[in-house]
Amino acid sequence: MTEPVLRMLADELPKWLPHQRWFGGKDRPVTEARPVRVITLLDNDPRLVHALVEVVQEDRKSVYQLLLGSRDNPPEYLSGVWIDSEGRHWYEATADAELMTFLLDAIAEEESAGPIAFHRETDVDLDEGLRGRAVTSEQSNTSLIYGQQYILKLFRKLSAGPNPDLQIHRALHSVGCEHIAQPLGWISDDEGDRPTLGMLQQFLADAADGWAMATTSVRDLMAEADLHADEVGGDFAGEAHRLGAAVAAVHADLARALDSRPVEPGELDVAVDAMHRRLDTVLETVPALAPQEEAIRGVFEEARGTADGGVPVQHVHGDLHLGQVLRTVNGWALIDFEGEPAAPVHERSVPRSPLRDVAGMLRSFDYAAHQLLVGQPEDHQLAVRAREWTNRNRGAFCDGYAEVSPNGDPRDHEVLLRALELDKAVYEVAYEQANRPDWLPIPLTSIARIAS
Ligand SMILES: Nc1ncnc2c1ncn2[C@@H]1O[C@H](COP(=O)(O)OP(=O)(O)O)[C@@H](O)[C@H]1O
Ligand SMILES: O=P(O)(O)O[C@H]1O[C@H](CO)[C@@H](O[C@H]2O[C@H](CO)[C@@H](O)[C@H](O)[C@H]2O)[C@H](O)[C@H]1O
Repeated sequence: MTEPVLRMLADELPKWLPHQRWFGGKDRPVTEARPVRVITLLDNDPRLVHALVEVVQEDRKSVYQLLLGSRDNPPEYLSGVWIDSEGRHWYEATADAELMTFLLDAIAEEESAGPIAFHRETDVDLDEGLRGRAVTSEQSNTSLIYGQQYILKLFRKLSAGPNPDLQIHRALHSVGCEHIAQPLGWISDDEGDRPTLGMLQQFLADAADGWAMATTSVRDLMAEADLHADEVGGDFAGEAHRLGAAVAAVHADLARALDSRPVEPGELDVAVDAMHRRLDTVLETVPALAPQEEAIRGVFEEARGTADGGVPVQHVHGDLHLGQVLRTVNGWALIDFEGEPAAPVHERSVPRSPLRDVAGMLRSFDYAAHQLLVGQPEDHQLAVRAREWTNRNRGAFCDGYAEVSPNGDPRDHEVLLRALELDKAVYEVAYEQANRPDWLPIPLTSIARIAS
């Protein structure tokens, strides 16, 4: 079965990949998709195939993971997206909830298929035979939910070595961190770059994500034109305060579990140089950022001068925003420790300032407040409300953080924090341009405000 599948993938993927939400290379065309390895996981009816595909985009090459399914009599909703040279219909297997049972059961039984190895954490028992439904929210990867118990994330763009999301979850669990979902197992590839293919975790059922909660609060405020943020029913400041405390607790656990050391001489210079380089790259693809270039570089340079050694560097979350935090009945949990999907993995795991995560979350409050205004005619009153909501919740978050963090109040490092926020906003400009061009005005407007 391998040959026809290989040919089909090479033909079909260059057209199909750019339309997938999880495809991380939307900034340039796909010149070629080379299937580099195909392994049959189930060889009857249904069939399940694991494929690694090298995607070539001008001078960039990345490897993506795909799962393909095929059935003799597929239900209508699974009708083939591709047909191989033998006339067999194949589809994106993560849409087939029944077929995805295979992955959970393979982890439970610690099976292997050639170089693909399925692992279960020690002392964990797993229920088998559950169907795996794909999460429908926007994702950089693909996650499957099994009953109300487990969630399996299949990494799409693979990076060499253990995935930071898995490593960090395991490290945090080992020190008893209360603000993460329990790691339950993983899928590894023991060939080539030895990437992590998937990660199984406890599913936090009934949790609400921070983005949904925050944007509901903003909507409540916008609907009550004559009330202030602290007067409307959906005020978020209490939650923002608890969230700040939870992020500080996770930072303390990360420092304990992995590393923490003072900033070395010249280290801040390296960080500032990286900010400039990122700006260079983003300016090439988003000319609308050019009018802000000088002001942005000025803020970066100010941070260089602070020689801010007050906050030790350590492992951090790396891409913290309101969509990465879940409110459970027991408090806030942080998810997705993979870092920024677009950054090279070796950059993501070097020790960095925890203020980066604080800056990420502060940016997110800004996003939540302003996304309702995108594409709307300018309304002074709503703009004032949005600013009021942002300031109230950013302040509450920092208060909560300061109460728990051994590093004190993030606002004491105002200059560095401002540069980190701007750097994040520059990243967001590239992210929005590639994924949601309608939302580009959100980071662009913020940049104008922060840099002025
Ligand atoms: N442990 C969990 N319990 C419940 N829902 C989760 C859990 N982990 C992730 N999710 C949900 O799955 C979505 C995608 O997860 P995430 O780790 O952010 O994936 P990605 O790396 O693809 O962005 C999240 O937005 C969240 O709604
Ligand atoms: O897919 P990930 O969750 O790993 O992160 C990427 O996608 C995020 C959007 O889903 C993006 O976050 C940006 O938009 C959020 C609102 O949707 C906002 O809360 C964040 O502050 C903003 O950065 C994230 O940057 C990107 O890496």
